[in-house]
Order: sequence, then C-alpha cells, then structure tokens
Amino acid sequence: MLDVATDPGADQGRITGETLLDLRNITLRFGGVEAIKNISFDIREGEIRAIIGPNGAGKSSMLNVISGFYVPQEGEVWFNGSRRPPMKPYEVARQGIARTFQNIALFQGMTVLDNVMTGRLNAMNAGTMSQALWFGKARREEVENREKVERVIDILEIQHIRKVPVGRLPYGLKKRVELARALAAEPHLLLLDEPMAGMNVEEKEDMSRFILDVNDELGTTIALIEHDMGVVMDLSDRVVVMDYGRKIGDGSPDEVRNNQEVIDAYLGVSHD
Ligand SMILES: Nc1ncnc2c1ncn2[C@@H]1O[C@H](COP(=O)(O)OP(=O)(O)OP(=O)(O)O)[C@@H](O)[C@H]1O
Repeated sequence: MLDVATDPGADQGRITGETLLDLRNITLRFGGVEAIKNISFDIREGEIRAIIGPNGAGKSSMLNVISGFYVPQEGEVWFNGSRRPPMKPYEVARQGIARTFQNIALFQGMTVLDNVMTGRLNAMNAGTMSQALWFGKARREEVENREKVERVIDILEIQHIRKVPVGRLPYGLKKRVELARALAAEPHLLLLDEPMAGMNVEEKEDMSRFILDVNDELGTTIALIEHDMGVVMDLSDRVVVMDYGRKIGDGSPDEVRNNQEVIDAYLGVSHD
C-alpha cells in the first residue's frame, strides 16, 4: 500500500504513481533556433503536470515532442518504461497519448456525438467486411465504443447537446467537446494545449472542474500548457517552468511560486 508520507510521488498530500513519461536531455532545433535546450523532466502516473513559461519559451514545442509531431535532435523519450524510437504522431496516439490543440480542431458540421465518436477510431479493430455486414465482432465493438463514449459524455456533462452540430455551440462548450473527443480514445496520457485560452472566468472554472473530474474518475494522467497562473496553481500536482528553451524550475506549485529565477523570468514580470 502506498504511504503519503514516504511515497516519492506524494506531493502536497496527493499520491501519484510511477514514472509514465520520462524526457531525458531533450534538445530541439529549428535551423539556428534552439527551441528546447537539454531539458529533462518526468510525468508520473495519475498526476496533473503543468508546463508554463513566457511566450516563446518552448512549451508547445515540448508538447509536440511528446506527441510525436517533432522528433528532437538530441535526447530520449521514455514511455511506460521503454525508450520510444522516433514515431509518427498516429503511432504515438496508438500508444495511448492523446492531445487537444490551441485552436479548436473539430468537425463543425457534425454533431457532438459524432465528433466524440471519431476519437475512438484508433480503438476500432473489426475488419471492414464485418463492419459492413454488422455482425459478430463489429457489433460487439460498436456497443462497447458507444458505452465508452457515453461515459465520457456523462462525466463532461454534454448529454443535452449530443445531437447539436458543433458549429452552433459557444466556445466553452466546443472546448469541452474537444476534451471529450480526446478522452474517447482512453488515453493513458492526455496533453492539453492551453485548455482555457479565450475563456471567461465562468468557463475557466467549469473547465478546471472537468479536468479534475477526468483525472479523478478516469485516472487519466494529464499534462497541460496554461498561461493562467491561478488555474495552474490550483490544478497541478507539479509544474515545470521553461524560459528561452531552458528549464528554470520544477516542483510543486508552492516550490515554483517561491523560486527566484521563476519570479524574475516570468511570474514577477507579468503576474504580480
Ligand atoms: N515550426 C517552427 N519553425 C521554426 N521555429 C519555431 C517553430 N516552432 C517554434 N519555433 C520557435 O521556437 C521557439 C519556441 O516556440 P514555442 O511555440 O514552442 O513556444 P511557446 O512557449 O509555446 O510559446 P507561446 O506561449 O507563445 O505559445 C520560438 O522561438 C519559436 O519562434
């Protein structure tokens, strides 16, 4: 049994598990620009991990390394205890890493339910022929897919809009549908790129609550980039801070809040 006092993953009274993702000495360059400079940090099973830093710090680049959109020139990515070879983003997704984007990327003309169902495409295995004939494995899979999608719809409280085309929804709800679609894939690790960007206070509160519910009820490990410091400090178990491609802080929200280099580079400047 895990012990809060002795378990290395216990931060601020919350127990998190073994290392799920381990980034070791990652360096990423775009021509002459070094977007990530020799950065190492890990993400533990079950935690909410924030990546913060001023504009241009390299946060999105880091998320893109994790999701396989960029392959770093140097360093190693370890996932679930194995070193990950260079992979295409769809292969990374199959390994159980899902993401949302800064700008909403949904099918605007399709209903909420259909959009969320597209999140399960990777998980569908039955052959085209049996799907066409609608029997056996394909039928069982369809029922199972619907059940999983319904659970996500339930947790994110979007039942009332399931038949509504996404294009007709307000911004905050669209972001929630995007979260639902990523979750429909049942990821081990969910990457959220600025999930609160462009939201009003009420929408941010809702989204924070849903992120906590997802982490709590589905046990999903979450890594997120976020600019709103109040949200970051409230939600996260641990925070990594980047500045000009370097890591300048890493620890609990309290540790990061009191780190002088972080205060100088970021918090002290724009978030007094
Ligand atoms: N595809 C690319 N080609 C060339 N340079 C890039 C590319 N993507 C990012 N960069 C550069 O890498 C650096 C880090 O950018 P990145 O977008 O990762 O920062 P960020 O912390 O996510 O910034 P923001 O908070 O503004 O989104 C910047 O100097 C940026 O101009």
